Amino acid sequence: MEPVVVYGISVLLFDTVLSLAYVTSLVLLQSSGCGGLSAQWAFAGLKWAFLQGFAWILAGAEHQALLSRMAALLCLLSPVYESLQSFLAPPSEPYRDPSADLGRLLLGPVCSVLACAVWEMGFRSDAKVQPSSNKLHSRRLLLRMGKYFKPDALFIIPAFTFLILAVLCETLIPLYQGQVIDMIRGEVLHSSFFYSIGRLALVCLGSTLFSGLRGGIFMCTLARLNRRLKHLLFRTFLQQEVHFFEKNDSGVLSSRLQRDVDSMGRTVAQNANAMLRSTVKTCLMLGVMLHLSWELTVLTCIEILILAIMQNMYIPLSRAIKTQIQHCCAHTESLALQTVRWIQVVRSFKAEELELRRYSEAVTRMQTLRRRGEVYGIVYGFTRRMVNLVIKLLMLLLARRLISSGHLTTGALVSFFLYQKPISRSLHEISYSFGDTLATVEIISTVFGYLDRRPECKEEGDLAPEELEGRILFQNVSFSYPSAPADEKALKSVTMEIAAGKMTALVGPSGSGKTSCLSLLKRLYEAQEGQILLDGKPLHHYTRKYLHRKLAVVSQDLELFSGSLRYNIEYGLKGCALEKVRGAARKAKADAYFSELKDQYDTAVEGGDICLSGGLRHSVALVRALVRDPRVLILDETTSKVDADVWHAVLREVLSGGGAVLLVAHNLKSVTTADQIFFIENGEVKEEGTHAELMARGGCYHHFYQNCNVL
Ligand SMILES: Nc1ncnc2c1ncn2[C@@H]1O[C@H](COP(=O)(O)OP(=O)(O)OP(=O)(O)O)[C@@H](O)[C@H]1O
Repeated sequence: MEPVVVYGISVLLFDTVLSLAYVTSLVLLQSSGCGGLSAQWAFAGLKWAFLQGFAWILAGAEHQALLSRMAALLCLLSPVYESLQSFLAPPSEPYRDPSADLGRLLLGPVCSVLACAVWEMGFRSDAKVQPSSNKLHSRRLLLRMGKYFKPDALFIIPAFTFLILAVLCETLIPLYQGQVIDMIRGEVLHSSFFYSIGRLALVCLGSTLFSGLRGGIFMCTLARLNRRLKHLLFRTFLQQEVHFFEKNDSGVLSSRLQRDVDSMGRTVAQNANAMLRSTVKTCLMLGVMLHLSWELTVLTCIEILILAIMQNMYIPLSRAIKTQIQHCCAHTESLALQTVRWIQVVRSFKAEELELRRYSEAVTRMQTLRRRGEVYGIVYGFTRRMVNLVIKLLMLLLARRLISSGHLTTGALVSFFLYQKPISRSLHEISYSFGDTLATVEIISTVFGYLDRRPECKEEGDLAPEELEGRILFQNVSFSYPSAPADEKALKSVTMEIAAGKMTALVGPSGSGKTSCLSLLKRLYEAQEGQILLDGKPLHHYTRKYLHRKLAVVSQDLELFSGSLRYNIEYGLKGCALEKVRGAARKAKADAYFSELKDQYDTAVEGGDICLSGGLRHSVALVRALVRDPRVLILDETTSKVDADVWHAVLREVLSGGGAVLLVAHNLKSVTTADQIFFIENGEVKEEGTHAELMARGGCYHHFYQNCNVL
C-alpha cells in the first residue's frame, strides 16, 4: 500500500477519535447551552491544530502538503456546512444549533476523503507529473503574463465585478425556480407568488445583463492585450541580429507572432475568467445544494469524482495531440510559404512535384493527428454520458424515497437538478481551464523567450557628426559567420583602406569573402577580431540611423517592398520631400522613365500596378542610395544588370562630392577604371593596386583577370 494512503487513513482514524470525543462533549455542552456555531468553529480550530501536529509527526516532508490539505478539509467541512445551514434557513424555520448527530459527523470525513480524492487524482495530477521546477516556472510565467494585463486594470476591475454579480444571479435562478414551482399549487398568497416571480425575473435579467457586460469588457481587454503583445514581439524581432533570422525560419516566426500571441492571450484571459467564474459559482451552488439535500449532493460528488478521473486521463492525451497539431501547422505553413517565396528556384529545378509531395505529406500528417484527437474526444464524450445516465437513475430512485418520506419537496428536487448540470460543468471548466492554461505555458514560454532575447550585437553608439569624409579602414579584421564553426574564417586578418573621393574595387573568386566585407560594413554581423574605422572612429560608435544614411548600399538581392515607387525610394527616411526623390532620380538619369509611369512616383510596384525589370529595379535601388546623400556608396554586383549611363551618372555624383565608392564586381571590365583594387582570396587580401599595376605584377589578379576574360 502507498505510504500516503497509510498516512491518510491514520489521520482519518485520529479525526474520528476526535470527532467522537466532540460528539460526547456536545451532548454535555448542549445541555448547558454552549453548543452553538461558535463552539463548532472553535472545535474545528483545535482539531486542525491536533491533526496538523499529528501529520507532522507521522509523515515526511513530501507528504506534508497533501495531509495538510486533508486536515483542513476535515476541519472545515462540518462548520462550513452548519454555517451555511444557519445562513440559508428560512425565517419560518430558524436554524437550531448543530445536533449531536453521530451519522452526520461521520459523513464529514467521508465527504472530505471524497473531495481529497477528486482533487488529488482528478485535478492535481498535472502538477504531480511536472517536476517542481517546472511548476515554479509555469507559475512565474503565468504571473508575468498577468503583468501584461496591468495597463487594462481599469477594464479588468469592472469586468470581474460584473462577473461576480452575474454568477450570483445565475446561482439564485434555480433556487427561485424551485420555490416558484412549490408555490404553483396555489396554497400561498397571490402577492407572495408574484413577489417570487418578480424576484426570479429580476435575477434572470441581472444574470443576462451582467454576463453581457462582462463578456464585452473582457473581449475589449483581450484585443488591447493582443495588440500590445504583437507590437512588443515584432519590435523585439526587428532588433535581433541577422543570425537570428538565419537560425529561425521566417514562417515559424510569423506563426509565433500571429498564432501564438493570439492563442496565449485568449487562453490565459479566457481561462482566468472561466476559473474565477466557475470557482465562485461552484462554492455558491455547493452550499445551496447541501442545503437542499445532502444525500443527493454526495451522489453528485461521486459522479464528479468519476468524471474527474476520466478527464484526468483524457486531458494529457488531448493536450499532447494539440501541441503536435500546432507544430505540424507551423511546419506546413512554413513549407507553403517557402515554396511560394522561392517559386522561381522551385520552377528552375522542376521541383514542383517534390514540393507538392512534401506539402501533401505535412497536410496528411496534420489530418491524421486531428482525426486521432477527434476519436479521443468521441470516446471520452460517450463514456461521460454513460456515467451521467447511471448516476441520474440512482438519483431519481433516491429522490423518490426522500420525497415520499417528506425530506424533500418537488420544487427543491427541481432546483437540485437545475444545479446539478451547472456544477459539474463548472468543475469541468475549472479543471479544463487549469489544464489548458498549463498547456499554453509552453507557448507563453516560447513567446517570452523571444521577448527576453537580447540581440547579440554591440550596442549602438551616439556619434552622428555633421561632416563626414567617408574614409574606411579595415584593421586586421577576422570574421567567421555565427552559423559556421569558429575556425572556418570568412575573413582572415583583412587590412585595407577605402579612400574618400576614390573608387575602390573588391575583386576575387566566388566565396573569397567580398560580400562578408560588405556585411561587416553594413553591421549585419560583428567581426570577432580587429576593427573597422570610419573617419578614424570604430563603426559601432556611430548611431545606426546615421550609418545607414551615410553608407548607402546597393546589394545583389534587390528587394522592393509592396507600396509606391516613392515609398521604395525614400524607404526608411522620414519626411523626405518628393522634390528630393525626383532630384536623386534625375541625377541617376531615371526620372524620365519614372515620370512616364501612370501615377509617376505613386505607381505601385512589387505586386502592384507594374512589374519592374531587373535593370529598373537596380535603378530604383541606386536612386534609393542617392536620395540619402551618402558619403560612401557600396555597390555589390550591380554593374551587369544596370544601364551603363545610370551607373556612371551615379558614380560621378558620389565621387564628385568627395565621397567614396566601394564596388564588388564579377564583371572585371567595370573595375579596370577603379582607383584602387583589392584582390581577395580565401578571406585574405592577396594583392592591392590599380588595374595596370596589378596586371604588370603578373600575380593572382593577373591570372584571375585572364581566366575571367577567357570565360
Ligand atoms: N550566411 C553565411 N553563413 C555561413 N557561411 C557563409 C555565409 N555567407 C557566406 N558564407 C561563407 O563565407 C565565405 C565567404 O563568402 P562571401 O559570400 O563573403 O564570398 P563572396 O566573395 O562574396 O562570394 P560571391 O562572389 O560568390 O558572392 C564562403 O566560404 C561562404 O561559404
